[in-house]
Amino acid sequence: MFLNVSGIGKKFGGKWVLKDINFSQERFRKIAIAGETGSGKSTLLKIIAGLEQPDAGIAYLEGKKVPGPHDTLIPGHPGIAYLSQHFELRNNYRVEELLSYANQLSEEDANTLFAVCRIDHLVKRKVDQLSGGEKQRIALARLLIGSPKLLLLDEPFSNMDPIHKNLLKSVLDDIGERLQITCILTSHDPMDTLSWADEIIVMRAGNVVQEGGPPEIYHHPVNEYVAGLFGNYNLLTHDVIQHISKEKRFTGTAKRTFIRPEQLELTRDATSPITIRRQSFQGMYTMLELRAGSATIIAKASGPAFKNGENVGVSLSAAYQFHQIG
Ligand SMILES: Nc1ncnc2c1ncn2[C@@H]1O[C@H](COP(=O)(O)OP(=O)(O)OP(=O)(O)O)[C@@H](O)[C@H]1O
Repeated sequence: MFLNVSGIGKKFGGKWVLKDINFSQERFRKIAIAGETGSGKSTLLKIIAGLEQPDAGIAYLEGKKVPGPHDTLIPGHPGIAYLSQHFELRNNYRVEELLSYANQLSEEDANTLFAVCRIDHLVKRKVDQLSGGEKQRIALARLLIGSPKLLLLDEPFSNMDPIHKNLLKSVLDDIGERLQITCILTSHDPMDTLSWADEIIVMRAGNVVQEGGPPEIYHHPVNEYVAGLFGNYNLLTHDVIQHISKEKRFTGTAKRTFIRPEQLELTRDATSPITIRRQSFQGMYTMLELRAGSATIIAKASGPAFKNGENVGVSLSAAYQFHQIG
């Protein structure tokens, strides 16, 4: 196994902020660690990088223990690069000075690295002439000069507009494909991770609450915390479900049925007791709030908008797979 995280625990001020974290990563498999602020993502990443001492457990890279800062003179691991969300670049330097170590690379490798990080056009600039996103790509390039095997990125998408997020996603894809570097990143906005990750680890209060591929996590969250991290959802009672499901595949249970808004299909139906209460235009689609007796249903419409107060028939899309949350 490329990376093996085994029983990692961490205490701050007598309180466990990470509790028995276990997971493994195959080479080139992209892992995202998602979770609300304070759930322990950064601390876990720093422990994997060998920059924070764990109070329990061990991380192994290619079968060898990653030493913590108490075990070595110079904290960190030569095969692991860690980009903090609070990285710093010295202001009065030119980019080419910051990247002077790149001279150790062949010209071809240095050019590939600069192209992958989309910084070819920036090398003559001074650091204070760069935007936040450009600085981040320089910081990334500086780390990658050392040819790490594993790259750890803490909140790389925070404070970024959608255009720069997409640019960074392409850079990360190229880092994996062209530079053959395995990557783990954290995000408190898990929507950023769905399109990038092969696997998502969801954390809450120092625990892993769910681990799986993006479709699994998105469509089959284990609880409301995971459901809510990844966008809007409905939790519908048995009565409402019986009404909107034409098939009788739902059995009576205290649990509620989990449905993402886009898994519901709407039709104009004057005989339906369900009405449109509110709607908000989101560009690619319109988000609708429906009234079904005392229940509220959230749905999406991409075609022509309905009118508020209009009666609509609601049914489950053909692809919907039954999922309940307690
Ligand atoms: N050096 C420290 N001393 C004391 N407590 C700390 C320290 N570092 C982190 N913590 C606490 O440990 C918990 C986990 O913090 P951590 O930064 O790992 O969470 P996070 O999920 O990365 O949050 P964010 O998304 O805000 O970065 C928090 O309660 C935090 O206050």
